[in-house]
Amino acid sequence: MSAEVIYGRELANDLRERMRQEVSKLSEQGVHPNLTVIIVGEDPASLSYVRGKERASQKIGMQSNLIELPESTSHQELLDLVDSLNHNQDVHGILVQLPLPEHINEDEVIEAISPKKDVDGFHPISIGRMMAGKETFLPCTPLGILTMLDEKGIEIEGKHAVVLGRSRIVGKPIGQMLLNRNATVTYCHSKTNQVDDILRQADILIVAVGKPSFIEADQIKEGAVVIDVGVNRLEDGTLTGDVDFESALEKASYITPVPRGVGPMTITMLLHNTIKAAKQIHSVE
Ligand SMILES: Nc1nc(=O)c2c([nH]1)NC[C@@H]1CN(c3ccc(C(=O)N[C@@H](CCC(=O)O)C(=O)O)cc3)C=[N+]21
Repeated sequence: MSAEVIYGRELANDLRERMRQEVSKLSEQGVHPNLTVIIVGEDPASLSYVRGKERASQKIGMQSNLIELPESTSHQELLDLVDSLNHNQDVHGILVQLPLPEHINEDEVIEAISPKKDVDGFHPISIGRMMAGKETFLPCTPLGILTMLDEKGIEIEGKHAVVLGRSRIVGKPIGQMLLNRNATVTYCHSKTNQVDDILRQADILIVAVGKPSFIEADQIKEGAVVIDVGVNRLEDGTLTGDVDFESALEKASYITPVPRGVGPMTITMLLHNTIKAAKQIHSVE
């Protein structure tokens, strides 16, 4: 079998075109969706991601502020900034780029963001609402993955979904969201025994470990749907996923590439969540 490649990049372009129209319609009603991104320090990878977010917002006519703070910013200064953005009527989405420097308590910063503006979906209130199956801001990478599966008409209900990785921003929430869609979900991680036996049972395999070529064809069940969430920058500057794409292509029924797969969908869902926040804050449709 040769898998169908799911290009998130192309789907993202279609969705963003629709969002551009929506932003322009909102603007006519006096609502100007605004995403404010805070970055602390000068990690080149983080800077490149946030610039990507800024570019994407501007392309659909959305206002975006990038606040670049020095590495030396104190925990309290960051909390004060988040608090002022919470109260700023012109700001609808607040994203604090992770990871933060060691001296800043990440959890406290995330909890300081108003759940009404939590477009990342990382606030414990958003997570709790997701766990309860209630309407909320869903984290962008998992939401992007579900959108890709739905777009391809891939059935989720009753399928065995195996999630490799248990991070707070990808692994844990994607498992929960697949469970909410009636998949049977197994989480695997670095301490899992006989992990290959479990991987080979996966109808849907979500790989989010951050290790180049961690998954190869012999770990994949024939006909599985393989979603590669890895974002690994190699020494030569190229970006690669967690799955050995060439070999997996022969085994899977669908597979996402890196780049041009999940990444562009993540940013698209961030734009989606920001539009949703703006509508909710201003009570418009
Ligand atoms: N608070 C917070 N929210 C995040 O959503 C968040 C974060 N922190 N920290 C870092 C990760 C990483 N992340 C990516 C998003 C898009 C691409 C993306 O669009 N990648 C392109 C390629 C970009 C390139 O070539 O550099 C692609 O896969 O085609 C990658 C990585 C969001 N993150």
